[in-house]
Amino acid sequence: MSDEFDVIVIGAGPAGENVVARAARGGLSAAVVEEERAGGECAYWACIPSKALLRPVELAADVGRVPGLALRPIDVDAVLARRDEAVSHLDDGRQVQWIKDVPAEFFRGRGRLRGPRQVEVTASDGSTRLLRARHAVVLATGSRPVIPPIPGLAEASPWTSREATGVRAVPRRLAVLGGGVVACEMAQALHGLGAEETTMLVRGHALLGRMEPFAGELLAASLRDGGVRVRTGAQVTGVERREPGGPVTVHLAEGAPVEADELLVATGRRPATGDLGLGAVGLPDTDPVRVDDSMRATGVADGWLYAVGDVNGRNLLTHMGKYQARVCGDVIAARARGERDDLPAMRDAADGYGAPQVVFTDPQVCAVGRTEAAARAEGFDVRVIEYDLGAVSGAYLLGDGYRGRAKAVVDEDRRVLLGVTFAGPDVAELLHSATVAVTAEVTLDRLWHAVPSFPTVSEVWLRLLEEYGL
Ligand SMILES: Cc1cc2nc3c(=O)[nH]c(=O)nc-3n(C[C@H](O)[C@H](O)[C@H](O)COP(=O)(O)OP(=O)(O)OC[C@H]3O[C@@H](n4cnc5c(N)ncnc54)[C@H](O)[C@@H]3O)c2cc1C
Ligand SMILES: NC(=O)c1ccc[n+]([C@@H]2O[C@H](COP(=O)([O-])OP(=O)(O)OC[C@H]3O[C@@H](n4cnc5c(N)ncnc54)[C@H](O)[C@@H]3O)[C@@H](O)[C@H]2O)c1
Repeated sequence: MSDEFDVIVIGAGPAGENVVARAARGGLSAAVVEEERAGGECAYWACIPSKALLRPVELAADVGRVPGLALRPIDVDAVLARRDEAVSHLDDGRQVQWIKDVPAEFFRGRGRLRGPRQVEVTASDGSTRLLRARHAVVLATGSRPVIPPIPGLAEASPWTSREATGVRAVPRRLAVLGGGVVACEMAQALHGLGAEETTMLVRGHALLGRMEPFAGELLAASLRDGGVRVRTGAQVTGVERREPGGPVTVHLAEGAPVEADELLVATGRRPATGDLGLGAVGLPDTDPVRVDDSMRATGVADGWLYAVGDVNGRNLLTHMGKYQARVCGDVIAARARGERDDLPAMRDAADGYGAPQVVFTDPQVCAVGRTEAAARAEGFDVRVIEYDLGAVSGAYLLGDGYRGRAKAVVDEDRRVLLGVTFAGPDVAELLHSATVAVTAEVTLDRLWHAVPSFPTVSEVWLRLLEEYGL
């Protein structure tokens, strides 16, 4: 087997796999180095298992809103079995075969930069092999969960998203530290699957702090109505677990401590840059790997290093990592062939608009583009339009007591949308219409002629435009 390839990718998550596929499509030879499982965090411990656990909980909530349907208790064993199927029982054989079929060479082991265009692979038996790249090395190593330096926390063996998505026995009492996407999704999923006493400890005053405030408020109301305790303004001062497997006590600056069987820490993720050999090429190993819009790392002589997905810190989302990977693979192939490397699809524009994101809770929350606060901070001439989704016929028909809201942020100078947020049951599939409108900068006067079907939730588009005055 050769040790020299046109492109070497470190990390076979969704981002790394897509670089390899695009580079090979461009006629290049490629190798990918993966230390755990081909498919990455997303396939085994993140997007896929979390959504498999959330789906029955969400569906049960939907059923509960429609009179005449019987709601039986969720069969948790069946849900966990389906989750196990969804993650291929943690077997990456099919993903490895997919990489080989690309075609690309697959190396199992830890990749480290050893110098310009050089990657050392250390296998689990300690043996090493030096690979050389003719054109490019791409970092696609993802991210790792952050465990805050709270006294006693690390020693208490808290759960991260891996243990939560891989749950085998749902704890009766669950404490969740954080109020972001992982905390909200996993608190609701595990509560719905039997964590009777679920307590969210939220440092700030709102859930989903990066989104429009109304979205977090609607979600907090839904979680509380469902029996989850959401404690905002909670400052954790210490954590204790006296014996392994025993209960864990979370001490707070104010109020009684929280006792739980497990503590899930969901306080963000950090790009996986440690022990990657970044120092060997003059980059810090503490920060995300900064890239330009062609995904090329900045500050590296000769421009042979690229970074895609979570590791560059742009947007920690699978679809954005895959989008960046398509840009990256195409750019590398074009540069290797000495062809134009600046075609429109060869630059990352989408991260700049504000990435689309869906939070798969009940209610679902989804958003694209800028929030009102972000748009104002950037100096746009902003007008905001909002509408109660429950007043849309299509939403009302989905179930009794439908609660939801839509908000659009308009750039008054150009009469185009800067951002859109929806919160409500079954709104996820609405998001792409908003993504198209924001990305294509469709004027509101033009959007008026995109007639939504009756009676769908999409009629909210019509209502928003009427609120605007059309
Ligand atoms: C609980 C949870 C739920 C999520 N749900 C969603 C969702 O619904 N939708 C969404 O868009 N995003 C979601 N995300 C985010 C999503 O998982 C990440 O954005 C995505 O996995 C990033 O892809 P990646 O390829 O950059 O990195 P990863 O998927 O992390 O893959 C990186 C790979 O690199 C390997 N690696 C790392 N270092 C080395 C090395 N030195 N040598 C060899 N291999 C190495 C790792 O083993 C890993 O396989 C979720 C995240 C979490 C934690
Ligand atoms: N459906 C999805 O798209 C989805 C689902 C899960 C995760 N993700 C991605 O994964 C990434 C990680 O998610 P996450 O929820 O861990 O991060 P996050 O950044 O969304 O939320 C982190 C939360 O932890 C809190 N926090 C941070 N430090 C803290 C501390 N020291 N003490 C107490 N609270 C603290 C923050 O205030 C925030 O509420 C996100 O960027 C997200 O985009 C996406």
